[in-house]
Amino acid sequence: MADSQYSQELRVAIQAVVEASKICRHIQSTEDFAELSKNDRSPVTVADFGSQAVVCKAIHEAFPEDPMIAEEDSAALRLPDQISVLNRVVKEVGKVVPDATQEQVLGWIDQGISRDPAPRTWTLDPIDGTKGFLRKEQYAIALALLVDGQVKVAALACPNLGTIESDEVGFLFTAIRGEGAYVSPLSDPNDRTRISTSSSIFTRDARFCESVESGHSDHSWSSEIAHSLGITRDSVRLDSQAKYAVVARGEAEIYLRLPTKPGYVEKIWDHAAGSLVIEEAGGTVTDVHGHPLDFSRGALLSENQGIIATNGPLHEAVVTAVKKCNENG
Ligand SMILES: Nc1ncnc2c1ncn2[C@@H]1O[C@H](COP(=O)(O)OS(=O)(=O)O)[C@@H](OP(=O)(O)O)[C@H]1O
Ligand SMILES: [Mg+2]
Ligand SMILES: [Mg+2]
Ligand SMILES: [Mg+2]
Repeated sequence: MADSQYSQELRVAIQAVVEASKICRHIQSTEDFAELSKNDRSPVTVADFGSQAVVCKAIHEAFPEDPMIAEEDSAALRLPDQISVLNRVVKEVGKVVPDATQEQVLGWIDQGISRDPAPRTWTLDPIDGTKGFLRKEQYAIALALLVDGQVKVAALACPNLGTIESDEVGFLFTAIRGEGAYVSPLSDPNDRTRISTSSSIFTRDARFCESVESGHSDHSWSSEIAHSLGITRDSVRLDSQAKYAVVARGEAEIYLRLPTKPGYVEKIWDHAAGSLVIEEAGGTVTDVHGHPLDFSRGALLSENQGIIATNGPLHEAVVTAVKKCNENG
């Protein structure tokens, strides 16, 4: 890997998400997820906590001054009736950090509770697509570094993502702003291949992807948009930022995330890593109004609504179609 301003950050980030992937894969293989329900009724598992612990530990040790904005916190694990879940998290983390104690694991998880904007900050989704993880489908471990509100470094591990060409399963997508986007097998992160988005300029041939859960992205609105663009094929529904990855490596042209209810504000950890990977692969990412994503506001994309990510050449046409459908609907 050539040395650049952020090469040390990328090295640490890669090692951290690879270790987290090992924990997630092992827990998924046991089929015992110790699932809890959060206040918003979304699921969280022993793997989300374990992944957050190891990634926060690695980032904090390498860059002790940098805050971390991560999805989870340890509050539920500190409840006396959740002691068995906590013990399981400690056991799973212990497989990659031998002799980790309960207090250490809780402390590492809580290194991710920053929420305020800072000139330099990391953001982590320890498992993006927890519902996909529970279904044994797609999920991602998404880590990014923001500097002055811009995503500069991304490491996006997709442990269940395959390819058409080979039997390999599990890929790592990485990017440093201005230096391109790369994919490697999770089993060999140094074996990097540069990726680029599809060069297609015809909307009618576009392949588009969206969330599996209709609560996360409006499926009937997206099919209206697809229809107005002349797209005849069905959308590909997959969980997590794996959607950004498939657009980045040229297997789809469009990722639509259309608000399902007024008032939901997207979280930065759901988009930071994926959006840089697409941009560095030649694509474009905006919100549904065509505005750039504003990562400078802390944990929330409070200035944005929904997401439109494309290969690049199709972006304007897709934004226009979304606007038209919005006006007519
Ligand atoms: N209402 C609403 N609208 C939009 N987004 C929401 C909403 N509620 C939750 N979330 C976030 O969706 C994240 C998962 O998104 P996905 O695209 O992977 O969804 S899906 O699993 O494919 O259905 C999910 O991330 P994880 O919690 O990391 O899985 C949430 O942050
Ligand atoms: Mg969640
Ligand atoms: Mg998420
Ligand atoms: Mg998550």
